[in-house]
Amino acid sequence: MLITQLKIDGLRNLKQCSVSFDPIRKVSLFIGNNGAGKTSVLEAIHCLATGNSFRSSSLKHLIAQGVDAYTIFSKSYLSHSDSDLAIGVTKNKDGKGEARLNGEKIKSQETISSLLPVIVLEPGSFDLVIGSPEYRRRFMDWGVFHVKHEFWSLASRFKKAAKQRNALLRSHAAPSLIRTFTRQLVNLADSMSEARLEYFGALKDEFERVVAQLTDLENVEIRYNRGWSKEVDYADYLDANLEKDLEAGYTRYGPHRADLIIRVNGLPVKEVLSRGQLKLLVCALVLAQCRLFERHGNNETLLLLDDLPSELDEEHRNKVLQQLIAMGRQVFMTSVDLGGFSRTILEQTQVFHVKQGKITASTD
Ligand SMILES: Nc1ncnc2c1ncn2[C@@H]1O[C@H](COP(=O)(O)OP(=O)(O)OP(=O)(O)O)[C@@H](O)[C@H]1O
Repeated sequence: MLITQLKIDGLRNLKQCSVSFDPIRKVSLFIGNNGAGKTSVLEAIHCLATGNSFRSSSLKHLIAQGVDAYTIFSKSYLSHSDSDLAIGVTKNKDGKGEARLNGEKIKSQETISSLLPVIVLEPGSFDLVIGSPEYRRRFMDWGVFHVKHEFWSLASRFKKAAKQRNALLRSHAAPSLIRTFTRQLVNLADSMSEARLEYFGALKDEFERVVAQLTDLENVEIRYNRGWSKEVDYADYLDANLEKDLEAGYTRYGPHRADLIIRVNGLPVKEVLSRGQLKLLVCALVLAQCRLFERHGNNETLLLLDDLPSELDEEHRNKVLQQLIAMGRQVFMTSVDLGGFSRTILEQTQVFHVKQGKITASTD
C-alpha cells in the first residue's frame, strides 16, 4: 500500500492541508522551522493508522485549538489489486468519532491498523533502549500483532483476566476462587508468551544482522525475558507465589512484566553507549521489525521518522536511510533543513515545506 494523498484538518496547527505523494519517490521529507507543524504531519498519519498519537495521549491537546474534532483522510494505491483505498477518520475531544473505508463506516480501528502498519522512530523512541520495559513490550507486541493478528485480542483478554485476578487478590478472596480464575489467566499467558517467543527468535536474528550493518559495535546481545522465572510453568509459579501476590494485592509476575534486554559486552547499553550509538540501536530494532513484517508478506509498512538527523552523524544517517530505501518502504520523515542528506538520498526524496501549519511541495 502506498499513500498517494493525505488530507489533514484540525490536528494541532494543521488546517485544511492536502498533499499528494509521488508513487515513485517513496521517501517524503517535511522540512521547516521549529514549531512549523512537521511532527504534526507524522502524528496525523499515526493517528490514522493506529487511532493514537505517538507523543500525546491527550486528545484535548492534539485537536487544534478552537475546533471540535480532527479529520484525516488518505488515499492509497494497492499494487496487488491495482486499486485505490480511501481511509477517513474523524475524532472529537471525547474520543468519539467515525472511521470509514472506501466510504463504508467501520466499527474497529483494528481493521485500519492491519491495513496500514506503521512504525515510528521519534525522539521518544530512545525509550526503546533506555526507558521502562513497557516501551519494549509495546514495540514487541506491535510486531507480534502484525504477524499474528489474533494476538491483539489475546493480549486484551489476558489484561482483563489479570484485572479480575487482581481484584480477587485485593479483596482477599478464598484461594480456591482465585485458583479458578488463575487457570484462565495461565492459558492466556502461555499463548501470549509462545507468540512473543516465536516472534522474538526472528527479531533477534534480524536485529543482530542490522546492528552489524549499521554500527561498529561488537558483542551486542538481545534477550527476551518472558516476565517470570525461566524454569517454572506459569501455573506452578502463580501457585507457589499466591501468598506474596495476596500481600501485594496484584499479580506481580507474568507476561505483563516481559522485557527485551539489550546488552553490549555484557553491560546495560544505557550505561555505556553514546546517544548516537543508542539511536543506532533503536534504528536497528525498527529496521529489524520492518524486515520481519516483509518476511511475513507484509510489504506495506509505513515508516515515520521524526527528526532522524539529530544525534546521528552524516555517515550513519545516510546508512540508515539507504537501508530503508533498499527495503522499498514508504517513508515520511522530518528535518529542519536539507543539510547532511546525501545527494543519492535526496534524488530519491520528495521534499515538502511546512510553514505555519501549511504544507507545500518543493518545486526545486
Ligand atoms: N492543539 C493545538 N492547536 C493549535 N496549535 C497547536 C496545538 N498543539 C500544538 N500546536 C502548535 O502546533 C505546532 C506543532 O508543531 P510541531 O511539533 O508539529 O512542529 P515541528 O515543525 O515538528 O517543530 P520542531 O522542529 O520544533 O520539532 C507548534 O507551533 C505548536 O505550538
